[in-house]
Amino acid sequence: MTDDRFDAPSDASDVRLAVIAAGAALEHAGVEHGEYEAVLLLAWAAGCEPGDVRRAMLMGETMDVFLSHFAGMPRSVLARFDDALRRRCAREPLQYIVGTAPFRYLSLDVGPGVFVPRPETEMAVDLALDWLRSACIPGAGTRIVDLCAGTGAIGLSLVTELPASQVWAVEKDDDAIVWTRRNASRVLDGIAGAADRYHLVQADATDAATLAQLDGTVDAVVTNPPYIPLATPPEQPEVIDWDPHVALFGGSDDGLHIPVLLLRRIRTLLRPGGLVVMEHDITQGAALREAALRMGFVRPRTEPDLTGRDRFLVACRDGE
Ligand SMILES: C[S@@+](CC[C@H](N)C(=O)[O-])C[C@H]1O[C@@H](n2cnc3c(N)ncnc32)[C@H](O)[C@@H]1O
Repeated sequence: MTDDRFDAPSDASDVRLAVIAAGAALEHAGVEHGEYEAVLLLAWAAGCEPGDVRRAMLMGETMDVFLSHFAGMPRSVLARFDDALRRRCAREPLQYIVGTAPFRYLSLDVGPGVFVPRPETEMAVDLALDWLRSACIPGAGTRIVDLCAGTGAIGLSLVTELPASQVWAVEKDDDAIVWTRRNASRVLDGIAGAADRYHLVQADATDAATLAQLDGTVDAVVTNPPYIPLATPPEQPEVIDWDPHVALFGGSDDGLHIPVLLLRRIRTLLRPGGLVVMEHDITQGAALREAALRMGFVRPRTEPDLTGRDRFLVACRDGE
């Protein structure tokens, strides 16, 4: 760690003081909730729950007493904790360091090369599930497409939460699809028949040839595409320095180039009356509703995220 205010904890040091020192070093590096993350990283290094670290802090335990409760060798746990702190102080995403990110009921593997799934994207899945449960016949082999799959967060959630659904996922990037495959086998292997209901394709999702065999038959397309306007790149180091740029930028100053190409492709994939849910930037609600109307979607609306900001286009294909 470059910060000279932080000394790696020794096994004789007090857990509480070690966490406070680590939290201060993280905040000095610009991490917002330093102590909270220090607890998570120590728990990860020790292979225990964050609550175990908090309990040790309250009890005034030394590191060697705390670590004696768990399997790891104290020295290797402390080395792991110190290495994790160095990486986090360099603003590497917490999820890359611990190797997983939570998404709905899943814990997904993540690391350099794949976009870390965000909590707000869970709402895109909710919007689709609410509609699918009311508009489709249960067990009838509902057809769903997840364009721009990344870790597989959206498609893997849908295929595990909606019994008998068939899900196709499309990812074009060589590095990202390694993670999609890895998550698909980890999530689906334990669920009878699920692997046969999830179909992963490496392709450009804007290309008319991609999933052309499904044209006009898909019940719902859910997508979190690259949409960040080139004119306003994100400043957070965790995003701009670590998330793959192919996952971030929408290909034009307003970020709408790729989302609009996808919307056109989605219009062709959907059956009459089928649903699209597309996550987007807070500036893009009106433009996407207008683009959807121009392409022949009906009743386009914009749904907010939990902070009340415009984040999701929801529309149905015309012709039902
Ligand atoms: C914002 S990330 C979303 C990942 C995941 N769906 C999620 O919500 O966490 C966008 C993903 O789209 C992929 N991507 C970008 N352009 C694409 C294209 N034309 N066709 C297919 N995938 C694309 C990127 O590699 C990245 O994995």
